[in-house]
Amino acid sequence: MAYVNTKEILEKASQEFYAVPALNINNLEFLQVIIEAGLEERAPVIIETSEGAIKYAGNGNILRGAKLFVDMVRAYADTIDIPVALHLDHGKHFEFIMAAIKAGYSSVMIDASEYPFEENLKITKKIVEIAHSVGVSVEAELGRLVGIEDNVIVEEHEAALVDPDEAAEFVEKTGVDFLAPAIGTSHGAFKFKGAAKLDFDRLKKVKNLTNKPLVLHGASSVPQEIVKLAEEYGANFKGAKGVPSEILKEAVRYGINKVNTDTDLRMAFVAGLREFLAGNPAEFDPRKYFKTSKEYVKKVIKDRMRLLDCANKA
Ligand SMILES: O=C(CO)COP(=O)(O)O
Ligand SMILES: O=C[C@H](O)COP(=O)(O)O
Ligand SMILES: [Zn+2]
Ligand SMILES: [Zn+2]
Repeated sequence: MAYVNTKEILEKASQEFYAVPALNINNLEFLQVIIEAGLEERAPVIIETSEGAIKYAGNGNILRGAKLFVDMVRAYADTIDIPVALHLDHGKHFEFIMAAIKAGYSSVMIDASEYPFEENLKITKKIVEIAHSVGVSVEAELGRLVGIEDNVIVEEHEAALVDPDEAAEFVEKTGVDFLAPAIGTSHGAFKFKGAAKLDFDRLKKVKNLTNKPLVLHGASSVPQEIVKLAEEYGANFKGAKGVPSEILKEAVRYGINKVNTDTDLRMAFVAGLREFLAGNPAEFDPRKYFKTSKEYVKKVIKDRMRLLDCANKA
């Protein structure tokens, strides 16, 4: 009933100036809490899986993994009344992209950002043709994800960030539905060596020139209370640092509509797991020992939905 094309969710977000978190999953438990958070906040939901997640779910069989995710997500989406989309994150191999399309994903990302501009454009255009012919929307990436260090935009970093004029040409020639411009974030739990800083001038130009929904990768904020809690129970996350909430909010103001989030969910889950196991050494039922993990992940998601202003938009 409410399984939708990702484009639908993001075009509305772009027109109304809010963003939707795109949340990575590898298993059932994360899906359950994402759906609960979406329902409780009345927020549209974007679930995404990496190529690694598909391989993991299918135990090595790509099409089996992709189908499992579609079945699992649709089993929830089809019985609720908020929009839910399933997206392939960082599709780099034709095989994974085709498997996702064939299995019934709502959208795919073609990430050919490591290739020179013309090559990226050519590869992306091809995928857009295939995906659009069966009603699947497409995300692409321009520039490479690197952190901006110590408040200074060093030359080599600048070269890795998106070129706004290229972005306009790219969107026009490929027909891509949403674009991930590199503006200074990076993946994982260790994002900035100095102060967190994104290139908002670049972001504003990309939005003006493309007028498309835009995607921020590497957007986890790595909440320090979660880091602290996990470390209290034995984790070592020394130096973990994310994109502060205020900066995420500012990014939304300048045109970001999809906020890719994986690290924060993983961190919250493991903090809860460590805490629960430390306090319940005799427990061995996964439905019980995932309880605190699921609570913490859900809280992170609900907070993020409110921060990005997609709560009450479903
Ligand atoms: O960009 C991401 C998935 O595509 C996730 O980024 P984080 O590592 O910041 O969560
Ligand atoms: O962007 C990367 C996501 O965090 C997925 O990472 P993964 O390849 O470990 O599943
Ligand atoms: Zn990439
Ligand atoms: Zn990413």
